[in-house]
Amino acid sequence: MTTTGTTPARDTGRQGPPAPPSPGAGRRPQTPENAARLLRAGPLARMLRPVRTHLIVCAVLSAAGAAAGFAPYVAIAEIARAALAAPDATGLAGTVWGWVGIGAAGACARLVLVFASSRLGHYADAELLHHIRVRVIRHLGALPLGWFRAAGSGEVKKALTDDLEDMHQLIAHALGEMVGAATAIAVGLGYLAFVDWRMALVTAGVLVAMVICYRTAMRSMSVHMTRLIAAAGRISAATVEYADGITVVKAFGTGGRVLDRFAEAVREHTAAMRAWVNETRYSSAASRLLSCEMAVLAAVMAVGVPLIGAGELAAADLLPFLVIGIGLPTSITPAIQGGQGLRQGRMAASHIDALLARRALPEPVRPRRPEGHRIEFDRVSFSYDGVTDALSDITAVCEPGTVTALVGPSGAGKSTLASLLPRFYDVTGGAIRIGGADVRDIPAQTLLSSMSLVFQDVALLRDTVAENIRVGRPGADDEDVRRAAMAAQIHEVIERLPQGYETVLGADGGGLSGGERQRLTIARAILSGAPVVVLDEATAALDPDSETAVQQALSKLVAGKTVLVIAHRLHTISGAGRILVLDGGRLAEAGTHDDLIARDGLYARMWRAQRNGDDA
Ligand SMILES: Nc1ncnc2c1ncn2[C@@H]1O[C@H](COP(=O)(O)OP(=O)(O)OP(=O)(O)O)[C@@H](O)[C@H]1O
Repeated sequence: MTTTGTTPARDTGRQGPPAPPSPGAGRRPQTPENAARLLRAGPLARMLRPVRTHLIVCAVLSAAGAAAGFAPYVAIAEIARAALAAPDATGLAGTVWGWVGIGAAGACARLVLVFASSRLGHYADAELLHHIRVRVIRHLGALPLGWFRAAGSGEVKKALTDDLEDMHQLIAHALGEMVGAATAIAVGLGYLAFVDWRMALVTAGVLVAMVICYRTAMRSMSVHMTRLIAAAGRISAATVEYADGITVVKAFGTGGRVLDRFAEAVREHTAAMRAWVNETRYSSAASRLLSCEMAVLAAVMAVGVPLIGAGELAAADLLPFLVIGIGLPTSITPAIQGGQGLRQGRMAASHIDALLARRALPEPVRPRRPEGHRIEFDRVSFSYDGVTDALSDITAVCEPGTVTALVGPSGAGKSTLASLLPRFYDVTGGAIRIGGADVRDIPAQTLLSSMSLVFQDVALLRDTVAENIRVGRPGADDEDVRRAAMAAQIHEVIERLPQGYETVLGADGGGLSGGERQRLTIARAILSGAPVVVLDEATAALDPDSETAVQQALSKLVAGKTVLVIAHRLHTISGAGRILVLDGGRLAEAGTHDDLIARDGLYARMWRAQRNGDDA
């Protein structure tokens, strides 16, 4: 008997509480790491506020549906009680038909109410998820770009897919299921108590014992799940390692080590599963036993029959416990499932809440427009963690129409300094000015549209080649797109693609090589025509042919602009108007190539080291 508003999508058809789940089967597991991050009731209520009325009505309908679902069973029990209690059948017909009517009406009402509750739950779900999606997307638009570079794509994917799926379970299913199941148990026990409170206590005792056994079985779930997930992770890592390195494995016969790791992970997984099963075998078996009809039947008969024998209970009064009481354990399953859905939903809500609470980039109170494109770094300091400075006291100027190169050993702070210009992060000391205006006073849109950023990790959209270039200046016509592609030395490559400029690229750039993808982004930057250009290691990973093509494309891009370029290979920037040498987050030297060679400091040492390396 299912007396709750359990919807078909979530009704697993299981009798009794679920057995310990296996990793990867169904929902994401509860682990100690995420257990602490359940959103508290207050913030959760605030998040659900846009659909609060819907959810209340949904819960009321679900409760009413669950209560109405009892009517047929109560009717059967009452008809049987009346038949057993009546000395003859005279006058019984009226009672029977009355209860038949009540039972039928209850069954119909249950169908309608549960259906309405489910529809309303899904409607509220669609409304709220739309609302949350819009909020998250708007908020993402205001977050500093540095956040996306550090942890962004994983976080965004989790918030907009996994977390929303869990929120869906919470809103559309878990709340209704829990309310329905709780009502079913309360109404069922209430009716049984009305018939005979002592027998109702016996029935309730079986339910309580079942819940205790279930909780005992689940108590160590988080510990075992963590162990199982770790082992499953090692299995999949070893599998991927084997598949990815199959060439090396075959060529050098090193499959033994990889296969050993795989076998060890499988052994650990089996051991973890065995430990869990062993530890919970009694409590799990007991909860399963208590959740079946036979448990209530046995308890009811064991207490009821002696009471009847002693004349303390009418035989007819035992019937409701046999008809309704034995079905109550199965009502606990949706309550448990609903509880799991609720926890999962609260975790997801907590993650979304944390994302929405991330500090957005403050927009200027009194916005300023840059006058010209002279870049000034004025005693700039920056720290990622608020403790250690990645940059300290950097003062430098980049004049319009010149190229300024940033060089220095790995970790010196070159990328960090470049990323402060488009406000991927805000300085923690000093100021950066473009055209006399502090970048923090320039509206984000104006700031970003005033610069072209070309990074080593090329980002292409899943769109046509033409649209990928047009990102630089939305609305540019096809001719402008072509001209930009020609200037970036990529036009001929595009023409050779199956559908030319209309070829759709994947996020990985489809069939384009690294250098070709880079030239595509340079075409994008050329099309944008932005007066400030920031190049980060733009040619570092290219072969000589590609590098020559990219360098030619870059020379078109940077002509007449204020250019800040990061380079490891010093020969690519030896002609730069000014070279800033960073070391340990400080400006160690500055000048032209000749100045710095004459100075015989860090730059000169790096130059000689690279020349010797090239000659070797
Ligand atoms: N997102 C980040 N969070 C915390 N610390 C960071 C982050 N990015 C860089 N750092 C640290 O800041 C310092 C400067 O790093 P940065 O990447 O700017 O150096 P770099 O000169 O560009 O190095 P490379 O030439 O190797 O790219 C380093 O100590 C680095 O570990």
